[in-house]
Amino acid sequence: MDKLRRTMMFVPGANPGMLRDAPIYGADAIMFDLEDAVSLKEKDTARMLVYSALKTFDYSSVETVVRVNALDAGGDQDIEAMVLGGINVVRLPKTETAQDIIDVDAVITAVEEKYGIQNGTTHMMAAIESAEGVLNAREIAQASSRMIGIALGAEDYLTSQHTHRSTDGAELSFARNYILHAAREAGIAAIDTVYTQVDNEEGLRHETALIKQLGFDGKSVINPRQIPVINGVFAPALAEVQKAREIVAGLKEAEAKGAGVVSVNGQMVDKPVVERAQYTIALAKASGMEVD
Ligand SMILES: CC(C)(COP(=O)(O)OP(=O)(O)OC[C@H]1O[C@@H](n2cnc3c(N)ncnc32)[C@H](O)[C@@H]1OP(=O)(O)O)[C@@H](O)C(=O)NCCC(=O)NCCSC(=O)C[C@@](O)(CC(=O)O)C(=O)O
Ligand SMILES: [Mg+2]
Repeated sequence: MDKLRRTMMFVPGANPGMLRDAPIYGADAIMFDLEDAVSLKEKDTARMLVYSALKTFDYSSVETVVRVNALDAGGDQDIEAMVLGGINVVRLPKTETAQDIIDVDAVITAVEEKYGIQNGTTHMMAAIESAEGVLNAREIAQASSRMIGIALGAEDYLTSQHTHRSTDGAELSFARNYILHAAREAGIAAIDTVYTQVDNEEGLRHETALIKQLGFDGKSVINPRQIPVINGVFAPALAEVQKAREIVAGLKEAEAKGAGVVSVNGQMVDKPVVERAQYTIALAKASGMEVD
């Protein structure tokens, strides 16, 4: 895990106040939206506003992501402005095939070259929002070395599946598990979909616990009130942190003695156990818990 991505907050690109305040709410990433949260007549304005925001405001405390439009709907102009503005990650919505990613990668490469930006500086992620996208998730996840994650976009996906969200999320089970496997196979992050009922804190907590247990790294977010709820679910319990610290300390001790296998409190500790312990400690630190 190179970075925590528990919360990735959509910020409508045409809203200057939201663009200014977005980094103060504690999201791990903010995701400027130039696509569906922007009306057709505001597309150019939104692109200019987000470019100016990137050049003006201090976003150094968050990862910056932009959801661009499709290449045949102004996406190439979005990419040029955002790469020039110094965006960290370009998110392609409604990704259907690996070729979609290869095409966007080529545009980013051309823009980086044009402005003398080091090749590969700009990362990419894909949102998967259709049956075709889900079934191609493995190829999509591996289509470019710029890829840092794949995300589920459940609103569009379920519309294309002729259904809608239920409380237990059974209708998302296949897509979530397949996307998660594709992300893990590619070694990149898996980001769950938005929870649209902004006033239903309990529902959000329940859904976040479910996707955390599946193995997702985080969720897309639409409102600042959702951030502490999701970060709270991802925060490990004190006992988990204590156990993780013992494992890491045990490993260090064994390494100092030149031992290959470690036993902590009667449990054999191997590489995956240590990796999980390190992830728990990273989550604890990000959650504001004191871990030395
Ligand atoms: C939902 C609501 C209208 C609620 O309004 P409310 O008025 O009740 O909000 P309040 O809580 O009262 O706001 C308190 C304070 O926070 C500020 N504030 C609110 N939201 C903020 C924010 N996002 N960023 C920065 N600031 C924010 C606000 O300005 C105020 O600031 P202040 O006045 O200073 O106190 C509002 O949040 C909002 O517009 N959200 C963004 C919606 C959006 O982006 N949709 C597109 C992405 S999904 C999609 O496309 C589906 C998808 O594609 C997904 C996929 O692919 O993953 C798929 O297919 O599934
Ligand atoms: Mg969508």
